Amino acid sequence: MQAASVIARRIVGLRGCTQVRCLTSVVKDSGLPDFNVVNEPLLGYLPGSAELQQLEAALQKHGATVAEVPIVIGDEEIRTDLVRYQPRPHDHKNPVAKFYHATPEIVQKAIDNSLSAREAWEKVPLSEKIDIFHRAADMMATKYRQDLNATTMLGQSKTVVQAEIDAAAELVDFLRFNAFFAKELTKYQPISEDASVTKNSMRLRGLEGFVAAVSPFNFTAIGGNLASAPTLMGNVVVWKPSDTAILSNYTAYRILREAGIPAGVINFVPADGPVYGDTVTASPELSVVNFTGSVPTFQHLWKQVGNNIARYRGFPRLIGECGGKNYHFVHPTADGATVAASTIRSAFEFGGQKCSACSRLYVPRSRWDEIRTLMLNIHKDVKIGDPTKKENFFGAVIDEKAFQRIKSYIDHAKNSPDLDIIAGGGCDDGTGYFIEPTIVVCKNPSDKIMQEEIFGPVLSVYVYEDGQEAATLDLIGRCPYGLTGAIYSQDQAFAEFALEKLKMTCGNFYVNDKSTGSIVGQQPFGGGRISGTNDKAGGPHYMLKFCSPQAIKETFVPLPHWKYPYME
Ligand SMILES: NC(=O)c1ccc[n+]([C@@H]2O[C@H](COP(=O)([O-])OP(=O)(O)OC[C@H]3O[C@@H](n4cnc5c(N)ncnc54)[C@H](O)[C@@H]3O)[C@@H](O)[C@H]2O)c1
Ligand SMILES: N[C@@H](CCC=O)C(=O)O
Repeated sequence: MQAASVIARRIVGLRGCTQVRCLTSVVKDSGLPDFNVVNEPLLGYLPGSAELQQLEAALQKHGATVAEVPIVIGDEEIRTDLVRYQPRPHDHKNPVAKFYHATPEIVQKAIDNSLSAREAWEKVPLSEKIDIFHRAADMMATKYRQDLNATTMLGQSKTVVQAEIDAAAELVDFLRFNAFFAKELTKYQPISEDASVTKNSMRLRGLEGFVAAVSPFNFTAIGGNLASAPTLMGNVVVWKPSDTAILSNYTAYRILREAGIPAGVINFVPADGPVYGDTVTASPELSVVNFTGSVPTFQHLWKQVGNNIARYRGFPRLIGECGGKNYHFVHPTADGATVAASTIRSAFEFGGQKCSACSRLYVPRSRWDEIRTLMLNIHKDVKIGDPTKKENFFGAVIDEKAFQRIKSYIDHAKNSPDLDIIAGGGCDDGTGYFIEPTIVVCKNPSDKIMQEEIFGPVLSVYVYEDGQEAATLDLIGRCPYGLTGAIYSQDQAFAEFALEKLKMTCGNFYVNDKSTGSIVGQQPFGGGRISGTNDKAGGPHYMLKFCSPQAIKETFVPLPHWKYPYME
């Protein structure tokens, strides 16, 4: 046995090295404690509850002033002449924040500053980084929970339940689960067949360069996650938040800093999109584009990286989670009440401004009268208005541009003989950007209203003929998006058939449940096709995107012979 292993070692080319005895203790992140993780519980905000009182106080505090939000590079706060305001979407003459756009020079300064912080941060043991993440999560779950909720409600027009699942629970979950998954990743070590002869190990290094994190308006948690997750693996980040989520994102940023993220590791850089995008993609030090937002913006960034590919130090990684055209498919055996209630929730919560919102519903003719009646009964009770008032189901859409875009689809429905608006259709931007929850029945399932992302409170319905279930699943699959989808069926065999047939149509598939509401660690999130690179934020593989593993082989036995045994 021993002779065979000696021969094998000589064949693979073992070189002697007796001076160094096992680097593993250096490579291994010593002192990394084991721990488990659970989701942050959602609070109820029932009348008289402590959390409701705290929320009301926070709403009053953040609603009483126009917050002033600087650009932050290292420890320096910067204010430029490019003054901008973040309006309340539901009261657009009343801003919640004043902020400043960075110039290209300032974006470059943020890149340079981050790079100067990189080496020291990369060397900080993972155990200490995890401590910072746990501290930040605990602060967000307690002391600052209502600041995150209130700034999200006022600035992004979310109701309390929508703010709570996003700015409080999901953000806390991202921090805790990323820490957990990072720790789990270090547990894998490669095989060492005989560790007294050869010891193999793997270490997870941060990437050289900087990460450009670009976040959307619709989830405070996504901004916090895009900016923080890469730092856990030793990266430095230049974060461009969305103009329409400045205040909540700045609140999250301040908490991360207070918890211990050092100056320069995340620089907070509000900027005009193209100014920021042109500058970061022109930098030879770009290591990752960590993007969530619309398809056209991500395609644009991808093209810029492609055009600049020869100038980079390495190959920048491109992570993009983009839009969706998410479906609910109803089988003739479905539970009608569940279909109606969950479709209304999925399509209209937060005004349909979730990437996962249901925007196309397929119903068999035999069930349409019933489901239509159930949905219209709910619809008449759905109120919209100031999201801080508990009677309102959703607030305003985010800004003037979104209002005009969504309205153009409703105008299209009003003008098309193939489309029939059966509920809603009203749009009013007098005080806030309000759009009624709108339900459109489509004779033509290929109409643009059933194919394009609208990102607003518009639900399109196609009534298919009974017996045409399989053909309708094919129809669903012809959409260019692939984010989320749901089927409603009490027929198990059909559910299994649909699961296969719809396999490539979405990254998050639901059975008898709505297409929204993924939870970190439970339904890792992301889609394929033009919906994105499907890196599954909130899942176990996400952190791998932000590290460059190094495999180390150490050998403890000398190689005195250069000839292979068969040559002798
Ligand atoms: N798949 C997901 O996980 C997910 C989650 C949330 C939102 N989304 C999608 O995000 C979109 C809504 O968000 P949005 O309206 O903020 O998207 P958006 O594409 O308009 O903006 C996203 C971010 O990109 C920035 N940006 C714009 N042009 C840029 C450029 N040239 N270079 C660099 N950055 C630029 C914006 O300022 C913003 O910060 C929807 O399409 C929605 O489906 C997807
Ligand atoms: N996690 C969210 C999707 C975020 C997109 O906007 C959901 O599943 O509802």
